[in-house]
Amino acid sequence: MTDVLKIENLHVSVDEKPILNGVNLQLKRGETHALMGPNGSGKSTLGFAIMGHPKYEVTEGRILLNDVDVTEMEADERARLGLFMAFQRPIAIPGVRLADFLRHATTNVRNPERKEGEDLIPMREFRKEIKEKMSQLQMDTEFARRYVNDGFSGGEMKRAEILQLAMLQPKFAILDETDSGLDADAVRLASQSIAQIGGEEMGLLIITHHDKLLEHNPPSHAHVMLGGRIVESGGVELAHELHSNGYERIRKAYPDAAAMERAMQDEEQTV
Ligand SMILES: Nc1ncnc2c1ncn2[C@@H]1O[C@H](COP(=O)(O)OP(=O)(O)OP(=O)(O)O)[C@@H](O)[C@H]1O
Repeated sequence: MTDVLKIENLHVSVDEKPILNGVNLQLKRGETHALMGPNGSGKSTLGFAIMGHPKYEVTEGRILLNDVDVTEMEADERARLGLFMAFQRPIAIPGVRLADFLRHATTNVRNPERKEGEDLIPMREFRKEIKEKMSQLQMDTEFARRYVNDGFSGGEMKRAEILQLAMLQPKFAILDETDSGLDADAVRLASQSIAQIGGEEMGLLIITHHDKLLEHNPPSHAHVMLGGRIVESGGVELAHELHSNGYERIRKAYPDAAAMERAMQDEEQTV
């Protein structure tokens, strides 16, 4: 059976301020979906809500992974079930080496029943695997000895995330602006690497303002978010249209969502 991630009528608030107003989305493993929309439309919020970030409160609707309701689950439980998100601004964990972090995370995902303190994946097995993955991604193995995101350049942070994606092999991955702050070569490399490790194996939800990331990961579906809801969905041609022409057509076609966008912006300015 194909794995399915289903978002049903999702309403999400942050500090009691409504951000998402009824999002519906269905993503199957093996599909690539592009999520687009103007700044502040709620794309990252959807990602955080799917991952169970405690600041993002679901006030209505459900998130289902293979018909299991995960809406109330803790973030680490969701990760163990196969959900992954690469953050726009990942946090640094000084003193924890990337390799150790990945060994813990990989063990937890492969053995969802594992309790804290129980055995990790044997070191030799893990080393062999991470070496293979790093060579596949053209990464220097020394990189895994560095502390997680501590002093990483923008490009290195993204490389670390991609390595994490390769090791964890989640069922579904949300990639939030994996291209932000990267130079053209780095975007190409990131894009190729994601295609290499994602491929048929994962369901990808790619949040991006740029065309490049989609070049090697052509979306089977594209969605536009405006004022906290997905107002239009289509195929790859929709993604190209929005990249070329922006969102004016969308604002005209969905005046209610455009009004909501303006209201959210006004509220932002008065805070
Ligand atoms: N943690 C938070 N605290 C306060 N407000 C938030 C938080 N997260 C999101 N918001 C607000 O929710 C709205 C949607 O933000 P979000 O980051 O989801 O948009 P986005 O579509 O991802 O934008 P961008 O394209 O600029 O990344 C914005 O008004 C933002 O200020």
